[in-house]
Amino acid sequence: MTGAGPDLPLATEPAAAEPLRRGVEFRDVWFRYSPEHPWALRGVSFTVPFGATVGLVGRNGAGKSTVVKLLCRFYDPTRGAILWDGVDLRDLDPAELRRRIGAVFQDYMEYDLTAAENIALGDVDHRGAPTTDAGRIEAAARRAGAHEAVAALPQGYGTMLTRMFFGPDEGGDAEAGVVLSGGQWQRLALARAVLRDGHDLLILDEPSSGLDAEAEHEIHSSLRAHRAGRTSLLISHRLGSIREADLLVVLEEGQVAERGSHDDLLLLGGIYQRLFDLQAQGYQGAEN
Ligand SMILES: Nc1ncnc2c1ncn2[C@@H]1O[C@H](COP(=O)(O)OP(=O)(O)OP(=O)(O)O)[C@@H](O)[C@H]1O
Repeated sequence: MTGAGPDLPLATEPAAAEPLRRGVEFRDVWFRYSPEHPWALRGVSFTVPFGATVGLVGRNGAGKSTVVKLLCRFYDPTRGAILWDGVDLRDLDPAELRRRIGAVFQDYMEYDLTAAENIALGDVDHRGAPTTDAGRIEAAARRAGAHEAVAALPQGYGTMLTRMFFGPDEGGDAEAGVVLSGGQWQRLALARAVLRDGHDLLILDEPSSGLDAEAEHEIHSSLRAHRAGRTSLLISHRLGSIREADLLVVLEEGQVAERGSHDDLLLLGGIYQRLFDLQAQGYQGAEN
């Protein structure tokens, strides 16, 4: 992951971020973006055990992305602590912590770089220089299900990507850059996370739109293969795609409202069950 967070107080003698062995724990975490803002997280506690996949679920604004931002240490908890194998994240070097994390963020892309460079950002050396190993970049793209989308661009992996939108008469000019669809961006972002092979924790914060059902299915299948045996935290608005997580944590207004497996939560008959039923009806409606 690139992109430093806001200035955070650094430990005077930060501990080394060791490879994850036991898990990451949120312990009674309270957080607000500033003293003027309401609490975005209110006493959140849960653990992502080593080797397990945890899915975060909840309505818009429930606090899911905030959990991810704190985990990557873009912010520190206002109260409570986040522990990496028992060590407070505040005692670790943030750059080292982030090297242990492979994250795919909502709308997180670098523009005005080529497709290959965008993927290469997943693997930067200690000076921050991205890898130039084309073979590894392509292998990561294949594993993320992104290779075909990239190969189909006007100049393949060398295609410049831009956020500019062209008017209907101007067309897309391959020299000036190509605008990708939401689904294509997401495949690239996933390839970037896959490239960081040594990461200890995979975080996927999925946008609520941009993927059609087929693309979503493909991405989740490649991801499932990739994350086998890895520790993962997944956020998806489509409950069907994260139902197989070992543990689902349901956030509601900044608090953990429910937790358990998909089957447990359906039996519980609470928020998760209502959200799941609503989405199931939506899909049926779309098919009819
Ligand atoms: N940078 C910010 N500054 C101030 N408030 C913020 C900021 N980012 C999020 N919030 C607020 O924090 C709360 C939690 O937002 P968050 O983005 O974590 O929810 P979410 O569950 O990820 O939502 P969504 O499903 O819409 O992505 C919301 O009330 C939101 O308005």
